[in-house]
Amino acid sequence: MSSRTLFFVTSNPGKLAEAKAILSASGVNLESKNVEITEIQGTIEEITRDKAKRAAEQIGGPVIVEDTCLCFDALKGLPGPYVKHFLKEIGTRGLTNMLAAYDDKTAQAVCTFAYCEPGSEPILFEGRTKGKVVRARGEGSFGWDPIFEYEGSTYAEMDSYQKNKISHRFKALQKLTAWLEEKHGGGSGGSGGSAPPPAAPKPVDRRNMGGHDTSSDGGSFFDGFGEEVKSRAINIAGDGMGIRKAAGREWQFDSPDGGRGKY
Ligand SMILES: O=c1[nH]c(=O)c2ncn([C@@H]3O[C@H](COP(=O)(O)OP(=O)(O)OP(=O)(O)O)[C@@H](O)[C@H]3O)c2[nH]1
Ligand SMILES: [Mg+2]
Repeated sequence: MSSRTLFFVTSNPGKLAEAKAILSASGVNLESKNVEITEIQGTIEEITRDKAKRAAEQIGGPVIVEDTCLCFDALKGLPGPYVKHFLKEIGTRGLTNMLAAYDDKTAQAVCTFAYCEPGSEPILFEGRTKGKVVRARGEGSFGWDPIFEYEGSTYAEMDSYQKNKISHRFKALQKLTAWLEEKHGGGSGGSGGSAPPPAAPKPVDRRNMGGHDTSSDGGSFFDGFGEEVKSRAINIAGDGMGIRKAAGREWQFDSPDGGRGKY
């Protein structure tokens, strides 16, 4: 692993794709492991800290993880870190309907990255984008992208370049890379060169999704996913980071905990 490589532990290929695109200009290279870490209940910070510690112990080295929340202001921040389960059970329509009784449709997308070394306390980096919840619009590659509107466009109506310039994930990664630069002169290893914070992420060529290996152990990122999904998968948009999409607007994957996810 080079001195500018970070090990990103996530079960979510969409997160990985965006993080790679955002960091592409910063000199930080992401390696990934398709592992779903047990997530506790608690605040965003508590969940992310615990996830980071478990991931660092499991991998046996420095890692980054992230936890993403969608917080409805009228519901005092709910569903927050539990949005994954709400999305799985009631979908984007159900999420929008949760606010039907309220005039206030404002919401915040929150991304919290954590950097953690085994045996050490994690360091958190939060990014927050304020928007509102609307009826689904756009061809989203993530579950709730079509219902999260920022300045007139839903995330799903933006191309990846636009989203990655203003997203919760971009803002969190800006803080992470600034910290890396200050602490280590870039990357995770403490010795290699400088890594400027991500400025303008590179546009992603969505016509040429490579699907190459993204894991550090020589397997495919999709090794943890079901054969049925893998065999139905076709290459889509992207930048050669191993993200695939089943025919049609949405695609599904089997997560290692036996659940199914949608993007
Ligand atoms: O429309 C979206 N636009 C985004 O930008 C985005 N980022 C995350 N998510 C979804 O929000 C939940 C977070 O749960 P989450 O943080 O626990 O993630 P996860 O369990 O999928 O991965 P990980 O915990 O292994 O990293 C999961 O359903 C993610 O798919 C997004 N949806
Ligand atoms: Mg998770």
